[in-house]
Amino acid sequence: MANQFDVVVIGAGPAGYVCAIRAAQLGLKTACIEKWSDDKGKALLGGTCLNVGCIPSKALLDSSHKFVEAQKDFDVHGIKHEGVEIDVPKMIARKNKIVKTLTTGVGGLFKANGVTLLEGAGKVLAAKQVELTRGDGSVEIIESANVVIATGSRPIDIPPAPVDGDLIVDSTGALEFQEVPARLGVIGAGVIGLELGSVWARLGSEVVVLEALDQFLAAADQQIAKESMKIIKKQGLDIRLGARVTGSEIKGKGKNKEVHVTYVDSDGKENSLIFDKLIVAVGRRPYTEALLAPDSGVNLDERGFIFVDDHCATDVPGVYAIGDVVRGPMLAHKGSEEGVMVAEIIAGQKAQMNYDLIPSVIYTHPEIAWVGKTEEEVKAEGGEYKVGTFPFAASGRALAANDKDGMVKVIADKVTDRILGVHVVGPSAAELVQQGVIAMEFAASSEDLALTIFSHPTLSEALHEAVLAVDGHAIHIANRKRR
Ligand SMILES: NC(=O)c1ccc[n+]([C@@H]2O[C@H](COP(=O)([O-])OP(=O)(O)OC[C@H]3O[C@@H](n4cnc5c(N)ncnc54)[C@H](O)[C@@H]3O)[C@@H](O)[C@H]2O)c1
Repeated sequence: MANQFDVVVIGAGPAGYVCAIRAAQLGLKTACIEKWSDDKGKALLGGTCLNVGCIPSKALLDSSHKFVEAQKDFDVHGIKHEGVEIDVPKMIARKNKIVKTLTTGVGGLFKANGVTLLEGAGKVLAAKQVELTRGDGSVEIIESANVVIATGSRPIDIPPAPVDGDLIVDSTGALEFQEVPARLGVIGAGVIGLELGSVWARLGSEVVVLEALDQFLAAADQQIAKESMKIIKKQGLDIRLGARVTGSEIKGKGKNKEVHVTYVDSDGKENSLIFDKLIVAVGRRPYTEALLAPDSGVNLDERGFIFVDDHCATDVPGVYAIGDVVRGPMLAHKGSEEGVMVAEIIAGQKAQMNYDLIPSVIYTHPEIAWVGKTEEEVKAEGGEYKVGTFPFAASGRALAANDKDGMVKVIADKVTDRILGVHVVGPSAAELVQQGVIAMEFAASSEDLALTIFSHPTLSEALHEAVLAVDGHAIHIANRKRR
């Protein structure tokens, strides 16, 4: 049978839909399969990110931040107000509207670019055939010259706290609370735990975050992690490190139901806490259930991710895998870039991506963001390096905005001066780190950025001052040591 498509993408999340659009732009006859559907059976596009991840969580983070500002910070500006209240169902409805706009938008982009949407579940068979099972149970075999797997990830369950979707929820359930839980427990002080813990803490929950590791944000630069911990704790989040959850039990009936959680602390002592809601945010796992036929030829690695090379090729020529289902950070922008790379490779181009420069962001307030190497990594590699830091407390723009917590840190090679890492906790950290990504993509030295003119007064000047501080030339802070 002749190929029906040049490219069939399985999964319409930020990796899959971007891949499909780019492939269609390149003139390839492209289909994208999606099995997620709404209550009317209509395909939901955009994957975890648009439906129950990045976008809805940011909507709630922004709403809850405005609430805190109105409640606590307006006074500083001399703005008088009374009785600020939060209407949680309205806040959730606004979030849902944003999600709908964006997910519908993906459908529009498919139409505009000529991507065929196939609604149903895709399964990879041998010889680049894909089995499509539609909602009504009918099955169709699709032939394609290339197959791209982009099925994403699922939250990890832990036996001591099984999600029941009511009192014990995962990240999806935590976006749907219809009232503010008085006592909220969060298992895991990772990205999701901190972001969702922040949302509900700002709205009035008493939040306790239980983290098994002794170190806070182990993947981040530890100077930035310590600074972040200080700021977040000051906001009222009770973060307990070295706290391993050992069990949970739901007690009571109806409105009086509560969840009793036990955990062992780093001294080996058993503790217990009672919550109205418990969010389990202990990581995500690749989603490969019912995806691969036994003779598909596609292999998994030892951690259950689809095994791919640097160009996202699986063990079967013409079959690729991208996004959360393969190695690397589970980040939408990493998946999207892999989608573009794979589409271009299929179209015959020599595409590649730079895995060393994938930025990370935690959207707390202030945000925590970084790119490149941490000081710990640079030190472990044994290279000589120099560091420049600048606190937002010395930034005129941050003071004017009443947003002065945090700092910028830049690490550069001592010999070549090339920037090795940019780390920020502070206002608009995500946007500031993006400047570091651009500079590092062009192999900039700290001097290159130091010689660049930054507008005054901007938050970006904190990055400028940090690169100046790398060589002891910062103007608006006393330099630690002239180098
Ligand atoms: N802003 C963003 O970019 C963003 C937002 C949300 C999610 N994500 C991605 O989604 C993925 C999942 O996020 P996440 O926050 O669930 O995972 P994570 O890996 O970031 O954090 C999970 C945390 O849970 C802890 N943990 C694990 N088991 C535990 C236990 N039994 N008791 C206590 N603590 C325990 C881990 O030590 C870890 O610190 C991540 O890869 C993340 O990058 C990214």
